[in-house]
Amino acid sequence: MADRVSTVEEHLDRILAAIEPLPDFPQPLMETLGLAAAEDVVSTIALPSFDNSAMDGYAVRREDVLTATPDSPVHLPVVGEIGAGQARLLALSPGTAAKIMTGAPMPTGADAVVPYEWTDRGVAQVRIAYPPEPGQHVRRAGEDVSEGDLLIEQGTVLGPRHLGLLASIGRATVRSRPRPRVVILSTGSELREPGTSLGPDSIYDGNSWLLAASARRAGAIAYRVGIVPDEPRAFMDALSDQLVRADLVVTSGGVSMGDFDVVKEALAPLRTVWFGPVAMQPGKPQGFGVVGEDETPIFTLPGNPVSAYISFEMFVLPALRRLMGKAPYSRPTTRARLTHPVSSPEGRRQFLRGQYDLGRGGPTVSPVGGPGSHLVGELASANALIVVPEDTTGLPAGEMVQVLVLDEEF
Ligand SMILES: Nc1nc2c(c(=O)[nH]1)N[C@H]1C(S)=C(S)[C@@H](COP(=O)(O)OP(=O)(O)OC[C@H]3O[C@@H](n4cnc5c(N)ncnc54)[C@H](O)[C@@H]3O)O[C@H]1N2
Ligand code: MOO
Repeated sequence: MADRVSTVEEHLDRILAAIEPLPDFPQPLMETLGLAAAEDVVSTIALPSFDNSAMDGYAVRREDVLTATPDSPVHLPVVGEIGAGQARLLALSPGTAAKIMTGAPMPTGADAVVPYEWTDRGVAQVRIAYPPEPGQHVRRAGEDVSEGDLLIEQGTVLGPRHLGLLASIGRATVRSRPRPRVVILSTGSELREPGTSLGPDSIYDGNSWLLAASARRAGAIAYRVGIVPDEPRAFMDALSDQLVRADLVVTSGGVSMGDFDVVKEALAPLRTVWFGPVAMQPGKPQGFGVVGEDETPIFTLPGNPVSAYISFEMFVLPALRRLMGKAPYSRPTTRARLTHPVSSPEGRRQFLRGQYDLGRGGPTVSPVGGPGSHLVGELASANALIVVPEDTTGLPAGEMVQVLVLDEEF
């Protein structure tokens, strides 16, 4: 009897319902690059934390130099020198100046900095040719960040600028969820490792590389286990060996109707993994469930390479993002004008490979190659997927279509 067909959304809901974000903990800053903050970060200090100079020059009381002109400069005795990182805080008496370097604390009493360029750079005495504006070249405490400011909201994906800010407010760690550890197994007795020789009936295992790279690109730690033959026992052995280091398992191949569909054969008896068709093309045969004592989520993707890739994009990527606390889970879609007509099977959402171009007259997308789920050459030259709805069997050139732009960070 034929299995009931799930829609793409039903299958995605099934997956997201079974996956919880990984527990968060404080992680060293550099580890969190690309991860989502799992806390609201509130500053415990002000930035700058003290009034300091924005220029190399002289700290002065402005009223002492108001009359300065190039023809009638003001002369002030230089009572000290303050470098950045020098704790010795001076108090500036009226009628004096102190040399000050960029970033050095302003002496009390001083209210402006005269840059070297307006002076003779005098050591014992300085000649000042122009009067500064009030507060000139003084960086005020708290003008950038105040104590108590909410700087980074929970869920923000941390990039270099966030890490710089966190370090600047003295944070050595930030709470975030760990990178999910993803184990990738390719099944198929026809598969060979790249770099080895090929028999007349064998092919290279492209999928474990495609999937491991996709997982890593999504921020996960990918363990590419590689090839497992079409023997349920060998598959189960490999799987149980790997579960100890897996937050999630992805397999490819062995899930359709063949006589050697190892993944289905091995996992169906457990009754913890759902197998069935999803109304999409490529990617119709799918499986998802949990395995092992820890109920580790497992995705059993179809073996055709384009099917495996599109299944990763549609189902595994959202699951990884949920584990990592990143929203939205699914890649956002955009719209573009179709440059050539396309056709599509009825009743299945089709994902055609395309070349997306921002274009001067608005975004366009051109279909790349055919719909065959074995066409890896054309997959590699695509940068987008054209989404053709289930009830649509053809679209003319010029139509606005839904597009998933691949590789973009979101
Ligand atoms: N009678 C039916 N046959 C098939 C159906 C169906 O509904 N009825 N569905 C077809 C569809 S759609 C797909 S997709 C595939 C999925 O099959 P499997 O998941 O069982 O995958 P395999 O049979 O193991 O392999 C399919 C294809 O992909 C190649 N392959 C597998 N693994 C890799 C790898 N790691 N790297 C590169 N290429 C790989 C494999 O050699 C096959 O050519 O089933 C259809 N059949
Ligand atoms: O659905 Mo299969 O994934 O067309 O090739």
